Amino acid sequence: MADITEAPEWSALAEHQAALATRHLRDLFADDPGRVGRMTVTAGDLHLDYSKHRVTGETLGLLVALAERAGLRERIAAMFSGEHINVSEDRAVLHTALRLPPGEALTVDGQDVAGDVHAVLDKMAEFSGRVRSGEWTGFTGKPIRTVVNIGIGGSDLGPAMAYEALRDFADAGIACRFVSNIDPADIVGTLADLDPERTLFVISSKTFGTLETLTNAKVARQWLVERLGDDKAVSRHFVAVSTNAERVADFGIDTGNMFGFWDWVGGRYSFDGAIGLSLMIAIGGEAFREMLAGFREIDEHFRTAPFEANMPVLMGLLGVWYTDFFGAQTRAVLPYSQRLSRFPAYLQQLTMESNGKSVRADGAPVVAQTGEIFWGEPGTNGQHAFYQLLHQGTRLVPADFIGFAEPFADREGMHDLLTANLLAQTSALAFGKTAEEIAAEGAPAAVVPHKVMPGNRPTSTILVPRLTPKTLGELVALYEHIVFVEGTIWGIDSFDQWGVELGKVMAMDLAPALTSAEPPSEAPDPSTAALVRTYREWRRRAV
Ligand SMILES: O=P(O)(O)OC[C@H]1O[C@H](O)[C@H](O)[C@@H](O)[C@@H]1O
Repeated sequence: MADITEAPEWSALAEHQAALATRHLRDLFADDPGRVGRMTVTAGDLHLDYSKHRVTGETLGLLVALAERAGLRERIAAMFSGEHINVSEDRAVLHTALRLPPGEALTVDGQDVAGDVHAVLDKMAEFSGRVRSGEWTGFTGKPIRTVVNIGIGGSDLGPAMAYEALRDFADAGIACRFVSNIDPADIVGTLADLDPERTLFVISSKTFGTLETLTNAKVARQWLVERLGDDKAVSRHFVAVSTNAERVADFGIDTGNMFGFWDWVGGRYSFDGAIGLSLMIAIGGEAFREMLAGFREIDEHFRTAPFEANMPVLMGLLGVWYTDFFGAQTRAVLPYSQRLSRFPAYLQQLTMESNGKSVRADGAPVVAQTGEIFWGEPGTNGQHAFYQLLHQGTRLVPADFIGFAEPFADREGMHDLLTANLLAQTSALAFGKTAEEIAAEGAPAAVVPHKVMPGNRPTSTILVPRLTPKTLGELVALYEHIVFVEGTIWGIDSFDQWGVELGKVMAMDLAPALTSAEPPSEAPDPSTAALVRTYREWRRRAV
């Protein structure tokens, strides 16, 4: 298979970029008064203005041609229909089935996917309803007040991000906490002020074989049993979310209290299914289903809208444009919502675990740059920290600004000030301020160069009416599909993650060397051997 970089569409883009690179966004706007109208697209409740990108109508045509050349249309159809597009694991990729509307059938590899998805959702809703109403009690008969989700990676970041995003919708007086790290500080700190009689643990792990999760879960079980004085308490305080019933049973959790999913849901694509159980307990089954409707709306848009008006396609292509043709190293994601404080971290797993690959799906090395690096903080905090580099630094950092029209609660017009900041930043990044303008304001000549705002820094602005379960679903589905578009252009398998395995195995090999009384055995390399010696010495001193 020829590499995409050898396609005529790729060379056409490279040539076009060379011509466009010298043009400033100020000129692109001046030359084309209809630009904003044409470079605005809606999908569900999401409104995207991408006019502040370093593109023209011609660029978009060339990018869409590249998508066609990469077979994006067929790939989308293949994903939705359950073809095994995760080739290295020979699996279907069906997170979109987690939000299938009731009544729609989907059978893949002989499995009634739609039926199974709805059966789990119904079981989750039934259980959540009982916990929320107080019908489900702890071992001593008291209603649950705190849910602790123990999981890591996709079994943590999704529900943790979404719970934070939707905490204003948590209406049953039940709070969630999330424990992920193998650092004992995480579980110890989380349990410190909890009442065991009113705490429910949701042990979330696709494989139920993850060291961090199983270790934290054991500590939690010990804590509970010690405090409630009876092993039998476990069945009222522990439930599991997993694809592996055998391991759940081995751990000692009643599989009647297990919520399942399937190997065709990647961990980082899973919180709209059973991995979202803690979220569902907090916000209720109905709000959870509204979130699924949001996901579904963007799925439908992605599947059916022409590429020129397809939000995930356009944003994915823009990602490729900057990564491969402008040499951009990173993309900032800047939600102007405190509630989305975990959104950039969530997106980091979604995009970097999916597309951080250096071989193509067919095993050949990639030629293009792959894997956008996402980072960010909620506005306005970032403005007072790292925006200096965005405005005047030497690197090009394309950024996504996400804002909401209506706050959940407002004080003193604060929400409008928040939005004014978002809009001001994107305008300043695009248009900047010239030396002439600064001099005309009376700045001393020596200071003028320091104050020049170069502008020409590209941004997407996504406006959303309000942060709700539905719009959160829309935003997440948007980024899921952006990742898919980019992975398709690069020709990689976005759904495996072999790169995380070696470190896990080596950690297990190294652990005994850190703790045993024997002299350190073999370390994998001299540097690591020296570090092991130092660590053991310091550990001994500390004891
Ligand atoms: O859900 P689990 O099986 O416990 O896996 C948790 C996480 O660990 C792995 O190392 C993967 O890199 C992630 O994709 C996954 O989400």
